[in-house]
Amino acid sequence: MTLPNHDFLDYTLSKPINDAIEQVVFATGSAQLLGQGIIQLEPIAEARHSVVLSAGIHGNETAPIELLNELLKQILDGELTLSIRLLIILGHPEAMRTGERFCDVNLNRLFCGAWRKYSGQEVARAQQLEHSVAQFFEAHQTGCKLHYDLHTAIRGSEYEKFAVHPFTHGQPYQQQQFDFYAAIGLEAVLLSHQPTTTFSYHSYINHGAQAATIELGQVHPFGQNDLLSLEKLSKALKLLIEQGELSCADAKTVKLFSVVEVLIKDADDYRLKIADDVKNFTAFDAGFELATSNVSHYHIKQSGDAIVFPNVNLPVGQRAGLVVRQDSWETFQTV
Ligand SMILES: O=C(O)CCC(=O)N[C@@H](CCC(=O)O)C(=O)O
Ligand SMILES: [Zn+2]
Repeated sequence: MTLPNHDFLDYTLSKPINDAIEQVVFATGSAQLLGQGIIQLEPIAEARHSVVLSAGIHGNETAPIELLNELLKQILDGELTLSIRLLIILGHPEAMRTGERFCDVNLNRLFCGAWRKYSGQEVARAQQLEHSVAQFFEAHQTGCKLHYDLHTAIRGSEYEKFAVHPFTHGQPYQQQQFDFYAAIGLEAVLLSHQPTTTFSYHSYINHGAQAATIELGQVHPFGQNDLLSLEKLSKALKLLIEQGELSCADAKTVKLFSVVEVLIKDADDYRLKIADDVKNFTAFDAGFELATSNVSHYHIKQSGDAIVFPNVNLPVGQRAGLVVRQDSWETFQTV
């Protein structure tokens, strides 16, 4: 594979058909193109962990795409030593080209086999990503399986950087993961309260990976991101790539929230009674009617409950937002 300037993003965007399986050898390992925007790196040294880093599952969420492209370039240039197995995924090249969140259907609702219930160009992509992740984790031998799916949000946010932690079905939370959230500069973490069909939950439930969706600020077009604001994440990923170490800081500096309600758009006239510029984590008083349609009304149950990811510009049946409630670290148990 020739990868001019080791610029995988440019290669992916400029070559719509680039599914040939070819190999690139670099100082500390080799890289194999598995499909458009999907590249697997194997170190020469014994691998410390198997790590999936994905971005651009929504095509317009460009900051983490640029970050992963830069890290990959540094590995291929020999500036970073590879000590882990690494699968880098630029999730939705076609939507990245058009600068859209998605083309036909939201790719991040199609995992865990949910693509079977949909049609559109994302269906094949979800299958391909599931297949790539499966073959990657099935060959895992030592250390941890990790998957960080990197996003940026449509709206501004009271807490700009935050994680959505997958529902664990009662399995213990790993302290290491929450310490990592603090180290990469996250200000909040949301604990999901039920299964979803997102990419990170897919890796958690089907491959036993420690996984999370990581939100890294607001969406901007390519070239307009302030990558300096991702410095802590960049540093932590370099440490993971080079030493196989998960950075840690005091998890208690991160605000802890639980999801108390998933708002579903249940009719065409479903609306949220908030302004378009209301930020993620805006809190409401008990009794406030947050959502209404001809078939339902949702009132805030407890003062302080807040909205995250409000969005009604989607088909009936899909998630129109999360209602979250702040939790205390005192009662939170990890191993
Ligand atoms: O800003 C928004 O409304 C959406 C940002 C985004 O794409 N978030 C992810 C979160 C996935 C998860 O819940 O783990 C999504 O909606 O797919
Ligand atoms: Zn996203």
